[in-house]
Amino acid sequence: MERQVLRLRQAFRSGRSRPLRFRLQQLEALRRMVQEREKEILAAIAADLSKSELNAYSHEVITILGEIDFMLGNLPELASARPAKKNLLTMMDEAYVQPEPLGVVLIIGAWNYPFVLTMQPLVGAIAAGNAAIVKPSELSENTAKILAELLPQYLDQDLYAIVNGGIPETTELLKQRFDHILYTGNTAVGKIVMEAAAKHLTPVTLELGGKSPCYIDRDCDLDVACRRIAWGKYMNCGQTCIAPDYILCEASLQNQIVQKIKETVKDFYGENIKASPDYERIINLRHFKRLQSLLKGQKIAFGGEMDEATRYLAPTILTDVDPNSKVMQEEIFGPILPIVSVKNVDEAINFINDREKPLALYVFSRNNKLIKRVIDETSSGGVTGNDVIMHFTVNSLPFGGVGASGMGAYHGKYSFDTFSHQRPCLLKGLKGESVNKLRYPPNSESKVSWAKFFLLKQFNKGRLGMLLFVCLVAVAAVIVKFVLERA
Ligand SMILES: NC(=O)C1=CN([C@@H]2O[C@H](COP(=O)(O)OP(=O)(O)OC[C@H]3O[C@@H](n4cnc5c(N)ncnc54)[C@H](O)[C@@H]3O)[C@@H](O)[C@H]2O)C=CC1
Ligand SMILES: CCCCCCCCCCCC(=O)O
Repeated sequence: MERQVLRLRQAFRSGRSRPLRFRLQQLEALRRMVQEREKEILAAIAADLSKSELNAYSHEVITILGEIDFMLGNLPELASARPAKKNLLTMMDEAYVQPEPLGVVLIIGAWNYPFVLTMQPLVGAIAAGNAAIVKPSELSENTAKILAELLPQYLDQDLYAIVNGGIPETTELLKQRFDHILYTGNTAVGKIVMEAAAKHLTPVTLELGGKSPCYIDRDCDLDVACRRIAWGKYMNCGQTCIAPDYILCEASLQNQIVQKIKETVKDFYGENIKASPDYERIINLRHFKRLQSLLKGQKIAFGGEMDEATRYLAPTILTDVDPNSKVMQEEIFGPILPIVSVKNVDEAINFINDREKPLALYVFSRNNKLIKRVIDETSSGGVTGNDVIMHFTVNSLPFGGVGASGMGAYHGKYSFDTFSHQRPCLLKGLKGESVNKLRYPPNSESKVSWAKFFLLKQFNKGRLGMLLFVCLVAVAAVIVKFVLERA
């Protein structure tokens, strides 16, 4: 590992990854990889998650093609220096912010969207001019394998590498010094990553999980709300970090919600859900058993059927759920939807604020003021009003958590910024020492007073008058000189 990181660092030091033309060429090569090898990529994702290739395309490949297109279209602007405002002391100088690559970055992905969660950060890392190591999840082994096969065929091998393996390999990788780590996965491992990064003072972006609440207001189109919630909850068999984890609503809505989600599930997946190409399976037996245990003692209003051999767990709804039960203590990450009753929106807001800050928050209502109020009075990584998941798809919005759901953000411009250092640059000339005297020792009351004038713009009337007088004299001198020259 050490040698691999060293090899990438040497390639980065050579400066090869910096020119804009090189970055654009690598991004184009990545796009070519996705387009030319689409079938193999889709087959790998499908095999990992028992997902149809059509769903693999719309859940994963579209996102990556969109992200690459965004970078190709916007990179020249993102990477260029931005002029900065100056103060009176530096108004003759050049001040700008120059984004610069960080160096060698590490991207650790999770299994649930194995292509998106590794390739989307990689697009940002390349765009920002870095070298990168990608570590896909060992649980989505087919995608990990195809990435290891394809990336070296399309990208510069000295700058971009892939490391496959499990905990021992990741542990070894984390001992190395990186210039940034972007990790996606559970909170417990997020702490391990951050601790390892701290040893080298490496900054981290942590894309973690949590329980994302979904509040349904009484004043709402329940048909629409339930269809959208069912889509976001049961997509990928509930294994989506921003899936609505549980519903909060007034008790009187509970039965209608169950009924409407039930009808939607039938529309989406047919009578025989098991046979639907659009319904996925739980990733492994450990997660299957974990989900099974969350159902113990719960009132199953819909679903609950399971088949251990194929890791099938039906779309499920739990009603009258006790907020202290196990299913409400941990992120569900499966197709189980608990409904917890609250008296009103105030109680929903308190419920959300009494818990860790979630990765996503969803509010359904006809009343926009109520939606805004919930946003104003709570905190979460992101929000979608009157829908679920969709804020993830807007690459002009930063995607990330807050508090226990993570730190930092990426997607589009925010990926570029995450993998860049915003370097402040001030370029001065060698003239102007008379003004500079005010900051050179020995200091004096008068110098402090001038410094206040220049830096804090604290105008002392007498001094302002004097400055105006000096300016007037200078203007008069220029005019006299001009008149005399023409005479
Ligand atoms: N915020 C976001 O964008 C996303 C967050 N997630 C969250 O991720 C979680 C699911 O992912 P996981 O099951 O954690 O995925 P996982 O088991 O694939 O682990 C993620 C990565 O961490 C590495 N890893 C695991 N244990 C490790 C250890 N002890 N030391 C070092 N590295 C280790 C794995 O090799 C893998 O590459 C959920 O909580 C979900 O909400 C998932 C997708 C997106
Ligand atoms: C056509 C709509 C496509 C929607 C794509 C949603 C992809 C969600 C990926 C989320 C990754 C995660 O949150 O675990």
